[in-house]
Amino acid sequence: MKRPIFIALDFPTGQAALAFLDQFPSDQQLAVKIGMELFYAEGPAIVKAVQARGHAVFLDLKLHDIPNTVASAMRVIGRLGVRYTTVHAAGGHVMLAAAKRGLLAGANDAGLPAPKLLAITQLTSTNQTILNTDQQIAGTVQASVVHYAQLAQASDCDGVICSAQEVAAIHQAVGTDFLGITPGIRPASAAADDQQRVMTPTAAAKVGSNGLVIGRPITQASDPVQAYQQILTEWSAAQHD
Ligand SMILES: O=c1ccn([C@@H]2O[C@H](COP(=O)(O)O)[C@@H](O)[C@H]2O)c(=O)[nH]1
Repeated sequence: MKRPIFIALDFPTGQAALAFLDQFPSDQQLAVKIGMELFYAEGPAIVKAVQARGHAVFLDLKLHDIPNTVASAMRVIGRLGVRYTTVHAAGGHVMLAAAKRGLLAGANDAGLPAPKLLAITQLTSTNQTILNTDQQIAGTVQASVVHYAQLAQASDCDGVICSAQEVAAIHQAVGTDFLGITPGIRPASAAADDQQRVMTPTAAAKVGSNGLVIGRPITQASDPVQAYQQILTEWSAAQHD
């Protein structure tokens, strides 16, 4: 999947998520992100239902626990046939390495390719004040994100989740093969909602984002298919390779 746009299926039920997908042409294969809300409501069945329609799944559960627990949970995720999944970089090297080990073991159990493991750096809803006061981390958001990217790379992750605002610095620090997948994407006319570090699809393409995650600007649009197609057109037109 070269530079996918993941639609965040942040819906309360499987029925709502599948009704949303039904609006797209039946032969259009999408990349979608299933997060906590939908997965907690429906479990692995919703992953299977979405895959059965031909869509690629990014399972975004942002694991953060002791290494043994994370490894065991990742082993279960590794059996689901998802393409990407997430863990919090703040859990540290031992936990990240355990996540990777568990994921590989699960994929091996099922005879499937291993999902790409992405480490959450600083959530795109985090700003400078939250970093320095609530989290008591000194320095800039960018420095913290780059640090987590270096940690994630040293722990054998495939990439990070970050704001597009930090992608260029990450690629400079750890190389362009390391994925920077970016939520907090907003077309120029869209509301930021609770996102703090945002960028447009065009700007994200120009700084080298390896993939976009977009929810509400598509899922809550009056015409979601048209909203998605517009973003896809904008994103594709701005690519330089
Ligand atoms: O740092 C992060 C990590 C994950 N997300 C997730 O992406 C989508 C964004 O949805 P929007 O409606 O486009 O804001 C959502 O599922 C988040 O859980 C993120 O936003 N930031």
